[in-house]
Amino acid sequence: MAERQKKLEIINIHKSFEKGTINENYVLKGVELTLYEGDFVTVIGGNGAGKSTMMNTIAGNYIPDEGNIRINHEDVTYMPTNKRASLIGYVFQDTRMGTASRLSIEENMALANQRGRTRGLRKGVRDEDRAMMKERLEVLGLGLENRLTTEVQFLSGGQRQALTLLMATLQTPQVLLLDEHTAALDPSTSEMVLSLTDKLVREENLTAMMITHNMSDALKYGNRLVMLHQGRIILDVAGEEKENLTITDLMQLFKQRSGEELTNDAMLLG
Ligand SMILES: Nc1ncnc2c1ncn2[C@@H]1O[C@H](COP(=O)(O)OP(=O)(O)OP(=O)(O)O)[C@@H](O)[C@H]1O
Repeated sequence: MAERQKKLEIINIHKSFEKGTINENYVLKGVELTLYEGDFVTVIGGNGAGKSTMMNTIAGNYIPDEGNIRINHEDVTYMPTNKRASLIGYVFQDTRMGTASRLSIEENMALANQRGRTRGLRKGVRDEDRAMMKERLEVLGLGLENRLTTEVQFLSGGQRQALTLLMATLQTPQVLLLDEHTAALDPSTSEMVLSLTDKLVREENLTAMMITHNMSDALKYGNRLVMLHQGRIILDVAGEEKENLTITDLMQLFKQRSGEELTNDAMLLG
């Protein structure tokens, strides 16, 4: 079997905030993680473990104090966020973050289609793009393909997040980052967006990382699960080993590896 391509390498990342001050907060303490093409990794860990900081460092919003980030073999540690945007799809918890409210569905999609291009951005939509947009929107099964000129502000949170997800994957990203992207949705809408995520990741063979507080979602989705605790990865399981895990196993593993109990308010047990 051909060797799987490395898509994302997080190499010995250290990150502190307010370094050298009385408020110094040493958050990431040598994080090491390699994602291979097609990996769908769920990331769990208690509040303040450093999950979002890790993701923001991958995206270039934070520069690490030490260590390197490689995407598709390219060192991007010091590459500006806007340059990295062509490599990364990012979906946030806040359903308003990934789309422009006052622009229509088709205008938003046209912008997403030009992602990573810093020159000559147009919000205008070409006829030939509309057919592609309709086709992609149909996959969502939400009827958005018939509402191309509707302003995004009139969509529900779930519709908007589904659109954001589609936009983040329109120009196939090297890495898709999902930071609790369904946490603000009601349970059934969350499930819809998660199964859509799963479908897109599989069909496009995307490499994805998804932070979640919901342990059953962390077990249900993806081929790999990572547990972060106090800025370090304390568990990394994949394949069959992950498939066979239960929530009870996860809680026991957390206790074993961290020496602490996993509290209900830090994690949703599902
Ligand atoms: N921009 C920042 N400036 C200062 N401190 C920060 C900043 N961003 C994060 N932190 C601190 O870093 C620590 C880790 O935060 P982070 O958001 O990465 O954790 P998390 O694992 O995603 O937690 P949660 O599950 O609660 O979202 C926290 O103590 C947080 O206060």
